[in-house]
Amino acid sequence: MSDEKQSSLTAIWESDDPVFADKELLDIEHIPNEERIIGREDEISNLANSIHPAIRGGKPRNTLIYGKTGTGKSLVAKHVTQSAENFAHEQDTSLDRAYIDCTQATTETQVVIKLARTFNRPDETDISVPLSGLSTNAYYDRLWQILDTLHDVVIIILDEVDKLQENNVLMQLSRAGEAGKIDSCKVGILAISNKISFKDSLDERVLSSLQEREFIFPPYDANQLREIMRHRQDAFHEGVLTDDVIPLAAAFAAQEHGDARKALDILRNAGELAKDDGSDVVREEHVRNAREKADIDRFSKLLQDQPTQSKAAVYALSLIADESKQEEFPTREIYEQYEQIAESLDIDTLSQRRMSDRLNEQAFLDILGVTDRVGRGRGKGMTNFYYLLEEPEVVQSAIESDQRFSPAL
Ligand SMILES: Nc1ncnc2c1ncn2[C@@H]1O[C@H](COP(=O)(O)OP(=O)(O)OP(=O)(O)O)[C@@H](O)[C@H]1O
Repeated sequence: MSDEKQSSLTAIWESDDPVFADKELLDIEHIPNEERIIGREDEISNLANSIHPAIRGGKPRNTLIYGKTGTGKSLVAKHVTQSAENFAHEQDTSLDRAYIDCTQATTETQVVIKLARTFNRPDETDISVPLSGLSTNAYYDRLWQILDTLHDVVIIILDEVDKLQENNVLMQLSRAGEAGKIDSCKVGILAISNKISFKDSLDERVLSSLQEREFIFPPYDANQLREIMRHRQDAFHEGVLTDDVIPLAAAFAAQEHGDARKALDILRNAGELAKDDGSDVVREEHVRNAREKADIDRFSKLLQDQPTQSKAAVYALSLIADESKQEEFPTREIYEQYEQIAESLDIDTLSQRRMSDRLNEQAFLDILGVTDRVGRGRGKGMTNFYYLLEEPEVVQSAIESDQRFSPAL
C-alpha cells in the first residue's frame, strides 16, 4: 500500500467520531440504568411486588405483561429481574433468570433446550444439554433436574410469547411445581405480548396459572418520549444536537402510538445520516429522513427471513394499495397482481389458496393485517381482506432491498 493511502487510513483510525460520543446508549439492546428509565415507576414497582417472594426463595407470581410495541415491557422486565437477582444473592438465595425471545425460539423443544442450557452449570450438575438429539421429554427431565440441583428460584421471561407455536410449554412451566415435576425450585414466568387477544388462544387452566398478575403498559406521550431521549443525549458530543431534533423525533414517535423504540431509532439514524453528510451537527432534515429510514429498517428486519413467495405476496398487496384509495383488499385482487410478480421474478406461481396461506402467515407475524367479512357481490361468502400496517412506499422499499425484487420489476 502506498504511503499516501496508509496515511489517509491512519487519519481515519485516529479521528474521533464527530457526532457520537457513546453510540451504544442508543442501541435497542442496551439496558439503561435506573436513572435513564422514564415514566415507568408504577410498572416497575408493580412488577417488583409481583415477584417479591422470589427474593427469599418463595414462588414469584406468574405475570402477563401487555402493551404496544416500544412501551418498555422488555426493558422493565429485564431491569426488575436483574435487580431481584442481585438482591437475592445478598440474601443467599440462588435466583437465576432466563430471557427467551419467542420469535427466535418458537417451538416447545427450542424453548426447553434454551432454558436448560441457560440454567445449567455442567461442571456442578454433570448434566449435558446437547443442542439436538433428545426427545422433548428428555430435555424436560434434564431441565427439572438442573433446576432442583442448582437453584432455589428461577424467573423465566418469555418475550413476544404470542409467537410460540406450541402452548404446551406454558402449561409445563407454569404448573411444574403443582404437577410434581420439581421438588424444591420455584418457577415464575413473566410472559410479555403486544397482543391482548393472545389470551383467547390459551387453555383455561394455562391462563389461570399464567395470569396470577396482569399489567398493561400504556403508550408514552410526547413529553415522556422527549425525556427518554434527553436522558440518552450524552450518546452525542455536546452541541451536536440542534434544539429541534429531540422534540421533532418525539413528535414523530408519538404520532402512531408513543413508541420509545421508534424515538430512539430515529435519533440514532439522524446521527448516522448527519455523519454520512459530513455534518457535525444533527438538524431537522436529518430527523425527517431518519424517520423514513427507521420505518424501512424495522420493516426490512421483519421481512428478512421470509421466503421469496411470501415477499411476492406482500409486494403484490403493496402495489395495489399504492394505486388505490381502498385500504383493504380481497385475496382475489391481490392474486391478480401476485401472478404478474411471480412471472416477472420467474418463480413458481402458487395457487390462490396457497398465496392466501402465505398472507395469513404474514398477518400472524404482524407484517400485514387481515379481517374476514362478507365479500362484495351476490352470493359471496366470508372472505379475507388484507391491509398494510405501513405506508406502501415503506413496504416496497424494504422488499426492493432484496435484490431479486429490484432489478426484475
Ligand atoms: N421508559 C423508558 N425509559 C427509557 N428508555 C425506554 C423506556 N421504555 C422503552 N425504552 C427504550 O425503548 C426501546 C424499546 O423498549 P422495549 O424493548 O422495552 O419495548 P417493548 O414494549 O418490549 O417493545 P416490543 O413489544 O416491540 O418488544 C429500548 O431500547 C428501551 O431501552
